Amino acid sequence: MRALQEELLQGLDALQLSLSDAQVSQLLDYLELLQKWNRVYNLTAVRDPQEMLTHHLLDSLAAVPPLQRHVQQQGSKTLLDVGSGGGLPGVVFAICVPELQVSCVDTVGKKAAFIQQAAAGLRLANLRGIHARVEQLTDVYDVVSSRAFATLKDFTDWSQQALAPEGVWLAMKGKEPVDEMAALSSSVEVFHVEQLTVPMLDAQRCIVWMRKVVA
Ligand SMILES: C[S@@+](CC[C@H](N)C(=O)[O-])C[C@H]1O[C@@H](n2cnc3c(N)ncnc32)[C@H](O)[C@@H]1O
Repeated sequence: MRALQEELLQGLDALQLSLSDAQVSQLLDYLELLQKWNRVYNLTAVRDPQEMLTHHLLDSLAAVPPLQRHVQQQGSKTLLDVGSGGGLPGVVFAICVPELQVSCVDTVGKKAAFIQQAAAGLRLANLRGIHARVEQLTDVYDVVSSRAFATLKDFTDWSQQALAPEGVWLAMKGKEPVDEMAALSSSVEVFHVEQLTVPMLDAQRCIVWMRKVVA
């Protein structure tokens, strides 16, 4: 665990992400919970703790500075993470951006139950798990995020009723998904593609920021 902590701190440094000791502890405790419950809940195919740190934790943390900037500029208060699985990036966002109320929705009951368990175990009053299909949700959110979920078209089509009129979609993607962007419905526009650098991971990553087109 000590080695993981060192690497996490190095990663946060590289991202210029300043977190409190309590937040760093919550991130490490979350990693431990993921490892512990992965066998039971089948939360992720990644089993190796080292790989979980780079491929899941640091990968999700790379999106935190852009999210913080957005929240500060727009005063966003709520975020929905769609197809959150074991809580990526939703749990990481809840830890690092405590002013946001984060809801993680997943169709698989045991994954939503894990999020509830993580919220209690990590004492995150701003996190909840919802067991549902995103298409069924009736509340609206300021930010709707996803990672490794679906094409941009399916993501935005299925979650459009859950996005507040002035809200934004934050889709975490690998290489800039040019074909997926071209296939979006005409009611959705991409307003920014933001390149990300993930520490200790040699891979292309970006955020596709989208919003509803005002008719
Ligand atoms: C490949 S996993 C990605 C998990 C996580 N976001 C990550 O990056 O590791 C996709 C998740 O989406 C969930 N899912 C699929 N269709 C969904 C829907 N319509 N509404 C909510 N969740 C859905 C699946 O159960 C699965 O947990």
